[in-house]
Amino acid sequence: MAVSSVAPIRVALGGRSYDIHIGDRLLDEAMSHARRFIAPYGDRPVPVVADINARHHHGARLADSLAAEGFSIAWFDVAPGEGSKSWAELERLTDWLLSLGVTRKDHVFALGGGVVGDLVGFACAITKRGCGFVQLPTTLLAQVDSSVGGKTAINTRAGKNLIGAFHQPSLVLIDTQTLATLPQREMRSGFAEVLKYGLLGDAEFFAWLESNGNNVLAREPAALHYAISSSVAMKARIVAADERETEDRRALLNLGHTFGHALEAETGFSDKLLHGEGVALGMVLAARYSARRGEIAQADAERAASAIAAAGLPAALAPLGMACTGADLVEHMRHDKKAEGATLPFLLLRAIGEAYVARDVDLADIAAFLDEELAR
Ligand SMILES: NC(=O)c1ccc[n+]([C@@H]2O[C@H](COP(=O)([O-])OP(=O)(O)OC[C@H]3O[C@@H](n4cnc5c(N)ncnc54)[C@H](O)[C@@H]3O)[C@@H](O)[C@H]2O)c1
Ligand SMILES: O=C(O)C(=O)C[C@@H](O)[C@H](O)[C@H](O)COP(=O)(O)O
Ligand SMILES: [Zn+2]
Repeated sequence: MAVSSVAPIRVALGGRSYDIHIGDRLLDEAMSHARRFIAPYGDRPVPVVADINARHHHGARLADSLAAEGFSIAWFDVAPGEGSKSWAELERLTDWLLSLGVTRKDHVFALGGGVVGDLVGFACAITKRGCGFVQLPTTLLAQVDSSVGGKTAINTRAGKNLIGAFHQPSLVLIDTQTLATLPQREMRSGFAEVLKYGLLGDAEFFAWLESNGNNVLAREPAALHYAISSSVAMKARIVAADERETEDRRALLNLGHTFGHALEAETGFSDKLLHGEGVALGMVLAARYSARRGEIAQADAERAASAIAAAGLPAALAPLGMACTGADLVEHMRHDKKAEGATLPFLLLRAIGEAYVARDVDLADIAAFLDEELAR
């Protein structure tokens, strides 16, 4: 069954507004949606920065769409994995963009998952003080989350996403057909961010995911389309309301991330724990910690953990086999960008579908809680 969005989802940000199109063959039709961003290239090749796996499986469809109207592509290959969100890769990419003579009116195309999207977005934020970019997300995680909202970043020795900028894309084209080649572990990792939307703000969507998650993970077209469009619509609303995370609105999208980023750091930003897996575990911890504070029923915390485990995502710390203490994990958290002086706001749950920002959390208590979870 072919499934396409009838109308695009708009991220309403005044002069920086943009559309998100969702459909099952959008790379084949890239030219029809992205024409105005490609036209300025004239006889110059269009710069496309691609994850090598995404290019291998889906690059030809994009190239054919452009070639049909006489445009060629200059490809920049990015190695898979979190390691590519680095100073070294940023330098290599910006040098390449400058060597192509990219101007501030040009748009760079990012084909791949969140790693490529975050890297390209940041490179475009700083190249000539800002050129445009178009997101062509090819992982579930990138389609439901990272391609939308303009958070761009690289990692540093001190931690995750610590060097970056807010820089919105000009267009997002979500081609669900690209997911046909995505490894199942990556599907699950993206599904964690889908569950996040239900947990943070939509109990009905969460219940739908409990019943239909298997169909999403099996890439059943209607279920997949509903999960992606619901997620993106919620993210678009939140970003439009609080683009730069200055109010407590956008911070809700960080549910599970303070714990998750600390776990990613502790496991060396490696394949041992993918971003979505860290977020999944982080959401379990946030739910259990909320129950420990008496803010959510223990049964609801375990309901969240069960949905996460049912999707084949990690829901307990012990199996990770980390040789660390709760205090070690809290040390990683001190770099969290939400920190305000000595306090670190935590995203906690009042109910399934209701996250909030808690500013009264004692980090020593978090360390003690994590020690219990590590021993569980
Ligand atoms: N900017 C944001 O708002 C935001 C939101 C969420 C996550 N992120 C970031 O996104 C990153 C994770 O993104 P991700 O999960 O997409 O990981 P990723 O970009 O590393 O891609 C995951 C894997 O899938 C492969 N791949 C990509 N598309 C494929 C396809 N269609 N077929 C086969 N293989 C394919 C890649 O080669 C890679 O091995 C993290 O760095 C995270 O911090 C950013
Ligand atoms: O878009 C947002 O806002 C998010 O927080 C989405 C997250 O899923 C994403 O992982 C984000 O990069 C984390 O943000 P950070 O500010 O903690 O780096
Ligand atoms: Zn995330």
